[in-house]
Amino acid sequence: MSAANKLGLVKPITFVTGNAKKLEEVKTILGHSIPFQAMKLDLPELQGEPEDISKEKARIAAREIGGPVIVEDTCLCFNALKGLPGPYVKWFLQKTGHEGLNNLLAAYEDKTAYALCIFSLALGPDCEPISFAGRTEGKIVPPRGPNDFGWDPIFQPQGYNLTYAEMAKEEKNSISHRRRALDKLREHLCNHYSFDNLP
Ligand SMILES: O=c1nc[nH]c2c1ncn2[C@H]1C[C@H](O)[C@@H](COP(=O)(O)OP(=O)(O)OP(=O)(O)O)O1
Ligand SMILES: [Mg+2]
Repeated sequence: MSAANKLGLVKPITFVTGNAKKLEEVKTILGHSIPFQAMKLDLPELQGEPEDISKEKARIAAREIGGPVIVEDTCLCFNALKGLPGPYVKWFLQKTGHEGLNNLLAAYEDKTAYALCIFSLALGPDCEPISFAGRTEGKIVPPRGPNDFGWDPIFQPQGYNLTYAEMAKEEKNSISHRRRALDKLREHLCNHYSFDNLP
C-alpha cells in the first residue's frame, strides 16, 4: 500500500497488560518503530482456543480504553498433552511451579513444547480484532538460570543448550515467540497506517 493510501492514526495505540516483564520485552523489540503507550490493567484470564482468548482480550481492552489497543496472550504448550497447559500455564506456574510443570511430563517420553504468543490489535471498541501469532519450538527441562520471568527457566528452545532464562535478553528477543509475533504486527501496522498525525 502506498503512503497516500495509509490510514492516519489520530489516537496512539495502547498496549494493555498487567505483566511488567512482557512490557519490557515489547518495548525492547519494537524500539521506536511503532509509537505506543502502555497501560497496566489486569484483564480477565479467559478460557478457550488461544486465538479466541487473545481476540476477546482485545475487545475487552478496547472497551476499557475507548481507543486502539494491542494485547497479547501467551501459551506454553506441551506436545505430549496436546497443547496443554497452553493458555492456563499461568495457574499451573502459580500453583505448582517449575517442578510441577516438569512433573506433568513425567509419564511421557516426549518433553517437546512450544511457546506461543498471540497479539491482537483492535482499533476501537467496535472494531473486530486482528491477530498475529509467533511460535518458538523447544523442550521442557528442570529449571536453569535466573528466575526473573515466568517459565523462562524451564523452556529450552530448539537448537540451543540454554534455557530462555540463561540466554542473554537480546538472544531470547531475537528468537522468541513474542519477537516472531511482533514482527508480524509491526509489518501490518507499517503497511496500513501512518503515525504522522499522532498528538
Ligand atoms: O516469554 C515468557 N517467558 C516466560 N513466561 C512468560 C512469558 N510470557 C508470558 N509468560 C508467563 C506469564 C503468565 O504466567 C503466563 C501467560 O499468561 P498471560 O495471561 O498471557 O500473561 P499475564 O496474565 O501475566 O499478563 P497479561 O496481563 O498480558 O495477560 O506465562
Ligand atoms: Mg493474563
